[in-house]
Amino acid sequence: MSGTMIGVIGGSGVYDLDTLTDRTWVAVETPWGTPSDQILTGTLDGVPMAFLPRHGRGHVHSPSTVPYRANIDALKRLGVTDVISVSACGSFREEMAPGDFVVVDQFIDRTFAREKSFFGTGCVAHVSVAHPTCPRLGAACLAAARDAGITVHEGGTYLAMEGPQFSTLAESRMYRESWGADVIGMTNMPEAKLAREAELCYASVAMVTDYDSWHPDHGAVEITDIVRVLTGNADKARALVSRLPALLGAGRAPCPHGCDRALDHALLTAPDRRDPALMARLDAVAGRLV
Ligand SMILES: CSC[C@H]1O[C@H](OP(=O)(O)O)[C@H](O)[C@@H]1O
Ligand SMILES: Nc1ncnc2[nH]cnc12
Repeated sequence: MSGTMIGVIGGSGVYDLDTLTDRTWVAVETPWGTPSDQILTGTLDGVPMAFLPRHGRGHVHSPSTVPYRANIDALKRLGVTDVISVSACGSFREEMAPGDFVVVDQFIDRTFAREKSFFGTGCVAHVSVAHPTCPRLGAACLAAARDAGITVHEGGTYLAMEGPQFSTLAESRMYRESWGADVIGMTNMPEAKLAREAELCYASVAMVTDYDSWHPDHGAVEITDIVRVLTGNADKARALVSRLPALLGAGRAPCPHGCDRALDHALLTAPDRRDPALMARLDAVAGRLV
């Protein structure tokens, strides 16, 4: 059994994790560029932790310019085994109210202006994302949320839109009524796909801030409404995260769902046709295979 290292990607409103001990902000460079910010390392209940504010401290990056590949590579490079994404989201369900959390287990990827893979010409790989989140890690998030007294929903489909503008009313209704999405945000894709390519367990905790624009009693979402709910959600997110080390433990067996072996049969390019430059960039992400 090897060691667990928990990585937390903090979304809007979550720019620090003050519960960590031995806190150090470290600069990590990657072959995919510079991550959103320095990464806060430390420990919690004896488990090593890494925290990365997705938009950077001070909210510098828009959803389209978040360096998703650098972020995932940097976490992997630091030794992270399990990634918890905490993100603000709009809700398409009456019962998923502002202030509630949803442990998401499916995505609809509507993003189109982002780099979505570590692989490409010179090293082609196809991983499965049929089940894009890790059930073991999702279960731990659910237990941690319940223990923290948070109203949490088990499972849900997150529609990832490009943004940065919010949806039109027609889009909001279509995502909700025809496509069956439960929540909407702008950042969990390609993050979840990249985590799978990097063989990291990934779970997403979506924190509801609003009803997007479909709800007849709430009108169209405005950023001021979201910001009002963000602070309370961020406090709850920190309470959730602080319970995870005890639930996951310091030792780590192979993922029962195979997240840590996602690349086992995924690389199609023949070894003698692989591009050495790309293979060098894959040192962290696919280091055990290249
Ligand atoms: C603050 S409103 C829109 C913004 O918030 C969410 O960010 P994150 O997922 O990082 O919490 C949403 O996806 C948008 O980027
Ligand atoms: N309604 C919404 N649409 C997209 N991203 C969001 N983040 C928070 N609320 C959102």
